[in-house]
Amino acid sequence: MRGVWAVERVRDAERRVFERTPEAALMRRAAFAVAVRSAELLAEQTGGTSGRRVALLVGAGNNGGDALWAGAFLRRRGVAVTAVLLAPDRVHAEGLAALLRAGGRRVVASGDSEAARDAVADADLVIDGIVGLSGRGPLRPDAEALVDAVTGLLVAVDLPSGVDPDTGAVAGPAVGADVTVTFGGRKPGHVLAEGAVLSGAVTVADIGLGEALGEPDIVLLDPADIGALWPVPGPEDDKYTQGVAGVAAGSATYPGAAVLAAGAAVLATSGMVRYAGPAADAVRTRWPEIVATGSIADAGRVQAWVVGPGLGTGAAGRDVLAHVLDQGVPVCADADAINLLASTPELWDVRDPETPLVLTPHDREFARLAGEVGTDRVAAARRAAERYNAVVLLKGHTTVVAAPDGRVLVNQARGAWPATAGSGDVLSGLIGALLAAGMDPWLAAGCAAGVHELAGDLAADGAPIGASALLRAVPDAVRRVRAAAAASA
Ligand SMILES: NC(=O)C1=CN([C@@H]2O[C@H](COP(=O)(O)OP(=O)(O)OC[C@H]3O[C@@H](n4cnc5c(N)ncnc54)[C@H](OP(=O)(O)O)[C@@H]3O)[C@@H](O)[C@H]2O)[C@@H](O)CC1
Ligand SMILES: Nc1ncnc2c1ncn2[C@@H]1O[C@H](COP(=O)(O)OP(=O)(O)O)[C@@H](O)[C@H]1O
Ligand SMILES: [K+]
Repeated sequence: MRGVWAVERVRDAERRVFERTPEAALMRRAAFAVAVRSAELLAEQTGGTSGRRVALLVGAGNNGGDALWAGAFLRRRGVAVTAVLLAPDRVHAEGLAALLRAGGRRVVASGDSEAARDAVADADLVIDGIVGLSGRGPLRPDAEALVDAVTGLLVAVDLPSGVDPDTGAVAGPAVGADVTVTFGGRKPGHVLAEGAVLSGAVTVADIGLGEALGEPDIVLLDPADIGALWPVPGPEDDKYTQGVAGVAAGSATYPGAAVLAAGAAVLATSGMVRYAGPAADAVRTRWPEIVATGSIADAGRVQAWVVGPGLGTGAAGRDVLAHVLDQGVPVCADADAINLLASTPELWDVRDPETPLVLTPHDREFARLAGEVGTDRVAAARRAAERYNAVVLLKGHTTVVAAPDGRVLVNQARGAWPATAGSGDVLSGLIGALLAAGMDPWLAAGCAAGVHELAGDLAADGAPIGASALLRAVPDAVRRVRAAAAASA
């Protein structure tokens, strides 16, 4: 698991570390890491470092100081470095002095805009030290014009400027980096919203914040983490001991949602899947291994229910949801189950608050249930998880999974091909199977999201897919995460 720390937490750690390490030493460590990564990139992409041109975009604070010191280190490797000062009266004085001592040049962005633009346009690599942790709002016009002129590689110091450090949101022009070098640990801006894309490849440099950071605010599950958690049957297992998943989904109008959700439950884990609802014939035809019945009352015992995809929001759907919530087993409520919980609050009374519930809304379903998502998706998911005492998986390019106890994980999609009708039904089936296997509901939702996204990526391979293709790629995705776990064991 990789950690992500909110900016305020990083600031706290920084203050504690400053008590024993001078601020300047910390900055030089940070800058050294930026220089090393930039030199590597230059060598990889241009075949060397000596004689290459680097431009530094230098703002008003310590982020600019990092860039200036990085420039001074790069000078020692024979790189031609020009600092473009966006706020010359507030520039980091020691950093600038170090760069000039090392033989770097400087131009003032507003004073000599042509030279500044040329320095940036001609650079093999540009280091973005415009703004870091104190950044608010988009790039300002002077910086935007310079960033537009970049033709070479772009390395962001700490965060791409213009990205909100705590939400990853972008409200206008922003830097799109090839590589971001950050310090101590990832920040939310690297893993959420547009920031996840604009950060490029993130390198985390150890500058000695270490233990002062404490527990992360958000975690990322790596494929190896997911593979290690994925249920595997043992020699003593039979079809019942691994947990039976129940699927209550679909309607005469939407039988496909039932076929997809139930199929995902079949492919996620070994064991057994039951289906109850009006799509029993369609489900049986596609998945003969499923024990299907038309009525929820006849469904038989399960260890977890998936309810909602294609269910409808009428009286029949409401009765099914009430039945499922009253069974005392974990439930994954998706789609119309969420719409019903939003429109019929009495349904909450049926639920035993001690029994795990996973809600899997997309943004519009979330808005019906808990108000608009807004730009801070983590805060929104956390708020809803606490309010409903449920795990909330907020879908999207970045999937956020919040537990009622405050734990949050995010899963970042590589591409957007999984944004296709029915792919959410597959996700709910995966979660249901993992819940039935007895997994912690927060991890079940997170592992399912990871495998779902990987299956989408494998299935798409650069071309559009439907949800059925994503579903067919689930076994391959499970194999890959298990292989990653075996490789890292
Ligand atoms: N944490 C750590 O352990 C370590 C941190 N270190 C480094 O320090 C960095 C944080 O430095 P910092 O606090 O000096 O502020 P920083 O981000 O440079 O901003 C400066 C000023 O920019 C302005 N500004 C705001 N938004 C803007 C925008 N959109 N476009 C343009 N300008 C904008 C705003 O001033 P304003 O103009 O609004 O008055 C703001 O005050 C951190 O990211 C890391 O690189 C390392 O050196 C060592 C270890
Ligand atoms: N832009 C995107 N990039 C990657 N994945 C996405 C994107 N948008 C949606 N998804 C994923 O696709 C699925 C869509 O779910 P949902 O909206 O419920 O669709 P449906 O109801 O048609 O099944 C979710 O798993 C979601 O995380
Ligand atoms: K930056």
